Amino acid sequence: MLADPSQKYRPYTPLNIKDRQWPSKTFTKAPIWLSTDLRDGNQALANPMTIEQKTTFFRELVKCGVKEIEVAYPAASDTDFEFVRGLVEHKEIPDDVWIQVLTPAREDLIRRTIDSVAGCKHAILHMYNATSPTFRNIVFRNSKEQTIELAVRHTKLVRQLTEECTAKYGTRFRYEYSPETFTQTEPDFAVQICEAVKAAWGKAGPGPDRMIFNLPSTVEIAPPNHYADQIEYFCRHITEREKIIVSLHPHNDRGTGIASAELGVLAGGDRIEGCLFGNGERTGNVDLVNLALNLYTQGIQPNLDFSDIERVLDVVTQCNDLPVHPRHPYAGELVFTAFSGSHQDAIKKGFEAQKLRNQEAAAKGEPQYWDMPYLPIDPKDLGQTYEAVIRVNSQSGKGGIAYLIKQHLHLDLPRKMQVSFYQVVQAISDREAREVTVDDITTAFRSTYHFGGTKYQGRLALRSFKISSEPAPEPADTDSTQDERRHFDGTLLVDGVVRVVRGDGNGPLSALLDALRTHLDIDLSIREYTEHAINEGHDAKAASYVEIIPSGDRKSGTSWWGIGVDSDIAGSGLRAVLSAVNSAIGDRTLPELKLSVGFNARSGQADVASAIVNAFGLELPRRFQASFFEVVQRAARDSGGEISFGALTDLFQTTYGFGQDGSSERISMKSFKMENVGEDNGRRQLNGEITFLGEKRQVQGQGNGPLSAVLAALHSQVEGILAIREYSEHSIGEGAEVVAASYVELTYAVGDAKKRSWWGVATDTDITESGINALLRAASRLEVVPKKLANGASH
Ligand SMILES: CC(=O)SCCNC(=O)CCNC(=O)[C@H](O)C(C)(C)COP(=O)(O)OP(=O)(O)OC[C@H]1O[C@@H](n2cnc3c(N)ncnc32)[C@H](O)[C@@H]1OP(=O)(O)O
Ligand SMILES: CC(C)C(=O)C(=O)O
Repeated sequence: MLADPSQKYRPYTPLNIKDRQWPSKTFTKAPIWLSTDLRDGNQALANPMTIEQKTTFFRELVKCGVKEIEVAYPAASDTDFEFVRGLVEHKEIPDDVWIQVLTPAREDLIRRTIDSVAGCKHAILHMYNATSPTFRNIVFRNSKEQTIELAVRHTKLVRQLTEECTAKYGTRFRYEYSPETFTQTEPDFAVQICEAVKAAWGKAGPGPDRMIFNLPSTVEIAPPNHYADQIEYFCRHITEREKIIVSLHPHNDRGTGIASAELGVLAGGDRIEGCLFGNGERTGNVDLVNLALNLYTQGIQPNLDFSDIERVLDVVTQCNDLPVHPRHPYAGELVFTAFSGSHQDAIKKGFEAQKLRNQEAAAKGEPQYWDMPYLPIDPKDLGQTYEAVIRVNSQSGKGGIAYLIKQHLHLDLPRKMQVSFYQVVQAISDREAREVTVDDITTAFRSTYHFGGTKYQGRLALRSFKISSEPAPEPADTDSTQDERRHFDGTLLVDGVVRVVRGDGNGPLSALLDALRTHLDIDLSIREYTEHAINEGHDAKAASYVEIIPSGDRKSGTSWWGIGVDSDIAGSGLRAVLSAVNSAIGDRTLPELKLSVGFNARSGQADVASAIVNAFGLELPRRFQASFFEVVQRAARDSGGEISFGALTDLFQTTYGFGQDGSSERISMKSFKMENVGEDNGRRQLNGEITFLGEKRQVQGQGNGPLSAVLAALHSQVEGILAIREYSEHSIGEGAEVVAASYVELTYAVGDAKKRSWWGVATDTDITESGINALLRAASRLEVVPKKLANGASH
């Protein structure tokens, strides 16, 4: 480059308009749009479009709502000529659309151009000749007068030929004249030649008869304010302004095509010629999408529809065989994307604030204005989704990551958890040295917090739980309130093994932490807890977040966050605690289930229950646990206070006959049939053969369900009253291997004897059979009294 460019390049000569008006004007409506994609755009392509591509493009322009379309330079090639003929002959042109065709001021080319549109409903005949000193002197070697004469002579020819065409084919014409290289033409000469052309056309009138003067910045040579001055000068000096549409045709050589067009409109321009996404000669024609959407974001209807900008992009890039830059205004792949932390944070806050603002505005019936940091337009209006808005790399911050988690997992992370998870994503981003995808982020979230199904399950997982409460002991200080104590009874999977755990606390979460302390030596406390709802109505769920710390160290620098989602608020909190605990324990070894049960420990009953789950898959109901625990305690007392795992499971089997052949029981079912009786009221009748104290008996009984039918059958054989106090069931295993486990607590009252009760348990592939067997096993062990026969003998 030169040290002194002034020795090579001359500055533009400013126009001295002292009272220029355009700087204080504002936009109030959209200009008339003309797309010249199929002419100026097409002529600038290394491979001009085929007829098929031009047709596709034309249809897309119509879809976008463009009403004036320059379709060709028909004299240039057979392809262009045939394309125009095809549009006319195949009736492709909607009635409200004007096609425009360009011709130089040459008789043969004007004739061919008019031939191309003959028969169409509306056409704008566009003729041009260059008017600037450079072109007059170098290209045409014409004086000013000769330049005017060329334009006038050919305008008259255009008038004559278009009138003939109208007479013959009914085609209605308008005339557009371009003093090509307008911006390099002396302003008064531009007015002078246009006045001469207007006179030669002789038909300019107001309204629909207005002729078009198109004032191109064929090559941008000055800043946009200069173009605006040139347009204002032209508009103020051309006579019969009301009979003229002033059209602007900016190119983009200085990169200010958009600004030129906008200032040109303020200066008086009525119409803009341009191309979608700025295709066109050299640096392109002004971008119509950009201009239209600039208006749209000012609240002005542009009369062009880019609601599906992706579709428009696809058509245009395929037809032009040119890419659109990823940073292209409104349409580029990256324009609704924020990578940097502070932008993401602002956008996230913007969306949150907007939600509230919109709710308030909707309640008041006011417009819901868009006011979003860094996003001048709502991507949704262009058919874009918000997903693309925030993308994550090493420049991103917590806000953006939290936004993505909210969008994809519907979780509104508390601020401190955002900071914590941000470190996780940063580590991935630094390690991988690439953009971190949404998938990377959600997967990292799931595995960090053991969230979202068995795939991400941690070492501890909640299987089932029950929270119960009882009033705390009366406080000594009578002014204090009396809180309720909570009990947590649950089953956890601990390293794949089911463990029954119990704990107490002021609330469900502290009761769970107490259970973990007691059974697994995990001593942690909660420092922060928050929750929110996800969805509403039937689909409503609770999301809970906890921060846990080592117990007794409230100021701990180390903490772990956890998340839980459940339809039940207590469940979501408990899951959140376990999620955090999983991070806290890492791969630390956890105490195994004790195989030798001591009876001074508070954990005894749960440990016994855990042993039964692990041995047989049986999740004993709580009262059954307590009942068996008494049995175990008695047995252990006899063996010096300790009982081994093997002895414990043997004791369970012998006590309840579980896993043993039922035929040795006092009462067992040999065969039965269970039938529905009555109409759809669930009433059942049992007909069966039982073995009762070694004898086979035919029995019959009716009840409201299978078990009450069995009870009725037993009552035909037994003195006194048998009744079911508790019944529960669950499945063991999965798929084809699944079996039902049933638990029945049966009470027996006979004569004056104290009412007794016993538990029965059985498993079977058939749930009715497992229930009946559990009941009969309980009855067998209750030592029922057979009914006296009429002769005084027992049955
Ligand atoms: C700024 C713009 O975008 S203007 C539009 C530009 N678009 C195109 O040129 C695409 C289509 N053009 C073509 O296919 C050809 O140029 C044609 C068919 C129009 C003419 O082709 P040719 O007759 O071979 O001429 P050529 O391409 O060399 O054009 C230069 C001639 O046209 C003349 N000319 C250029 N512009 C104009 C005009 N607006 N009015 C009259 N004559 C003109 C030149 O003075 C030159 O004449 P000369 O040969 O007597 O010196
Ligand atoms: C024909 C004219 C309008 C043109 O395309 C230009 O000057 O860029």
